[in-house]
Amino acid sequence: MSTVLDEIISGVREDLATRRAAVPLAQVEELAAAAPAALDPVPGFRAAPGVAVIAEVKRRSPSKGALAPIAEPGRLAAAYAAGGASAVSVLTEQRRFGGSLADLDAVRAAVTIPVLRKDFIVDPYQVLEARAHGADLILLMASALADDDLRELHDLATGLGMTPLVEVHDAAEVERALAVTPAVVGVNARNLKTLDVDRQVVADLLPLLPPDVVAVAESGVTGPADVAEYVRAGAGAVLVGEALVTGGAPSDAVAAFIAAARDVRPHPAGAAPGVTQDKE
Ligand SMILES: O=P(O)(O)OC[C@@H](O)[C@@H](O)c1c[nH]c2ccccc12
Repeated sequence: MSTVLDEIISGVREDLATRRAAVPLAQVEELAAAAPAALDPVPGFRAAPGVAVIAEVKRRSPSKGALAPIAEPGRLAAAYAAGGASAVSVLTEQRRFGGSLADLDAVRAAVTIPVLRKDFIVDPYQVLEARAHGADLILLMASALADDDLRELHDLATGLGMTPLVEVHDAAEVERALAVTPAVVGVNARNLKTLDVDRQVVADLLPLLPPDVVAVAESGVTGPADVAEYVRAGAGAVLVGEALVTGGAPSDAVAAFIAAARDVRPHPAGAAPGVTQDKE
């Protein structure tokens, strides 16, 4: 049975073929080599008070459709940075998320904090493209990649000075992700095969990550209480999209997330209590 994820990836591959025909690989390699050096996001993630917020520029989602018009992605990103975000995530997938490399360019030009290219990255071309457009981090999803591809793309990105955020959604993916010794691992509360959000997945999987890995809780944050819950479960960073683009005051919202995390004591690994669950 083909899943939402399979359908998204087949669209991504078609769009990739179009871009590759317009800009050959050798040219993207040159642009990547000429781009200003990538920033290392890890020190900033570790130094963040309470929690590092990775704030996302997200126009649409497959589950909800249009979220927000976002006329100026650069302005939104600057607001995130002003609120204390540690990085900005930019969805560049076009068909389901309404993003583009132009959004990445606009954000890159607007902020000095690290920028994540969030896309369904399945080909080395996309990694080079991310660097050519100034990305410091790229998303690599364990659910979308075979072991060899995950390693190849991870090593290509780190060789270019970028930091992969390796995304997982179950214990088997955690094991596969850790095999490439990533610096940053994200547990996605959303199952991309069904689009269901289950924050308990984050609480269950975070204790499986070694302490030297930056642990990111992704998806399902509706407000400060959810951020506190993720931090209590052991998250060092949270990745938030929808709540920030639909809330109206992005700078204040980021600041409120950070404030909510400040006084939370993470539970010792394995002792995290149950967290709430909902369906999108
Ligand atoms: O809008 P939310 O629920 O705050 O989620 C943000 C982010 O985690 C989500 O956009 C995401 C996480 N992993 C992904 C992979 C592909 C596309 C999107 C995503």
